Amino acid sequence: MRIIRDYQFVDDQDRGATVAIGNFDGVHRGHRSVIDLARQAAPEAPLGVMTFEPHPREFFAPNAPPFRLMSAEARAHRLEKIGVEKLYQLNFNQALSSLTPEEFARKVIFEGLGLAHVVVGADFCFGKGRAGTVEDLQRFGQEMGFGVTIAPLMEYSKHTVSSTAIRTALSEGRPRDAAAMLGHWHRIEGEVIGGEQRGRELGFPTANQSIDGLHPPAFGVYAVLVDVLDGPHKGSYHGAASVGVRPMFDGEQPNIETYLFDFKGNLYGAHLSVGLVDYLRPEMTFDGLEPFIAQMQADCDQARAILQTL
Ligand SMILES: Cc1cc2nc3c(=O)[nH]c(=O)nc-3n(C[C@H](O)[C@H](O)[C@H](O)COP(=O)(O)O)c2cc1C
Ligand SMILES: Nc1ncnc2c1ncn2[C@@H]1O[C@H](COP(=O)(O)OP(=O)(O)O)[C@@H](O)[C@H]1O
Repeated sequence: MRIIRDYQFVDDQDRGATVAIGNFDGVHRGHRSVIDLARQAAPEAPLGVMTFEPHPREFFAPNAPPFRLMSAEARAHRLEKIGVEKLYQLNFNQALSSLTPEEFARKVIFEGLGLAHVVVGADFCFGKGRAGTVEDLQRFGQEMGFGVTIAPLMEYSKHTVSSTAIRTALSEGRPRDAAAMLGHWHRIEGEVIGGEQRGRELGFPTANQSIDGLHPPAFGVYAVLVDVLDGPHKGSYHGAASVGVRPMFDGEQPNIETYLFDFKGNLYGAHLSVGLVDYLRPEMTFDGLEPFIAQMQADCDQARAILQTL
């Protein structure tokens, strides 16, 4: 998959694609139906996705709490997996955000990227002040000469599948509902970083990952599916993970700490993808290490039993 970050001075080989446009945070089932329509609209053209980085909401409100379901890298990784050949990951900056709907259609879609066809969800808005509607896009397509397909919004238990609904499910400790809307387990991807080196003493060494910049799932303990993406231990494992601030030890910075079952080895620096399957319980404090360790053992037994049924 090629990643193109600028809509100007684009190579000829990267023009003429059929492109699904959106933020695609989570790459959920609704997003994938939009991308599938792009695939069907012109099966012979390269399949592309146009997205924006930073997320426009991050650009306009940089100090708002983190809300993203995935990093740009994780999104690119998943888009590649579903067959996207060109990722137009445009820098969302003052200049891009100031384009009127007509300028966006002309300068970005038509002249800059020379797109053959674009596909957007029915609630798509674009251009300065989100003033452009899907009808405007269709009109510009007719005037300028690119195809436009509007994808219907997908429903899940009578609600539209949306990144917002997925965030709510995760905040409320309902990872299976999130997964039903995503079409895959909600995964937290990132590098394994060092911690307090306490886990090994407790008998539960944990591979720690930052969740900075990401929407935090409900703090607590989860049954998880772990993929080690690189290095000598590359492979799939079952595990139990704790998301939160470790009140037992007065932690502050929220993170995710994962204990891999039936595993020994060094994971520092490896990239992990941790899929949240079930929420087991909230984070707690205990009266000493003994009951804490007993509870972690019980969590692991419960997680093992759940994961065996998948
Ligand atoms: C299954 C499991 C359950 C956990 N439950 C809690 C908890 O209830 N409260 C808490 O403060 N920390 C909890 N933790 C996090 C541990 O405190 C943390 O992993 C341990 O202190 C090791 O930290 P370190 O990786 O920085 O060495 C849990 C960890 C695991 C693996
Ligand atoms: N079963 C396991 N699950 C997770 N990490 C393990 C496991 N066995 C060994 N490790 C290694 O131990 C490290 C975690 O040990 P820990 O004492 O919790 O240190 P830290 O505080 O740096 O996370 C992991 O990053 C990994 O390299």
